[in-house]
Amino acid sequence: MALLATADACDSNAGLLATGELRALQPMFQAYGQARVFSGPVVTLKLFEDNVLVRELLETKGEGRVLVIDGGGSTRCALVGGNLAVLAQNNGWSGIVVNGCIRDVDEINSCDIGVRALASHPRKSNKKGHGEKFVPVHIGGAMIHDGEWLYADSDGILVSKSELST
Ligand SMILES: O=C([O-])CC(=O)C(=O)O
Repeated sequence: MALLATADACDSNAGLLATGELRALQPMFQAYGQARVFSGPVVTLKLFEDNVLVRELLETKGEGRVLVIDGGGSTRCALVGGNLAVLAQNNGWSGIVVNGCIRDVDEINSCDIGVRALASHPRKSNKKGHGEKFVPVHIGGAMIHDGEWLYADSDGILVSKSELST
């Protein structure tokens, strides 16, 4: 897949930015993982301090998609750790964006995926299985729908209603 620069995409798609078909997330994420540039169709999850559904989805074939987890911005536990990052890598996910925390930072940084999260936290999450799959989420000042496209690089994160051409 050709890599798309988010700054160039903003410059050449001003019309889409104006209509909201293209959105830039607020710059609140830390970057982890080997892939500092990643993109793909979005799969959404909405949950709170419970990562059972995260594992359930990462156990399926990623096929280059990006898992977007709205964890309600909690900074009280981690929703993704080293095991889940390895699972994501091995199942072909291109990245994970977490409105929440991750842990096992050194392990995640050695994985060949891109991960964005608010911060790291050493505690694990609950394991009750609460949450919703494939629902619209609101992260970083932007609505994100399942099936939209996400583009991340060193400058930030864009979400687009449809695939952007490079
Ligand atoms: O299982 C968890 O809660 C997250 C974790 O630590 C891992 O993925 O290694």
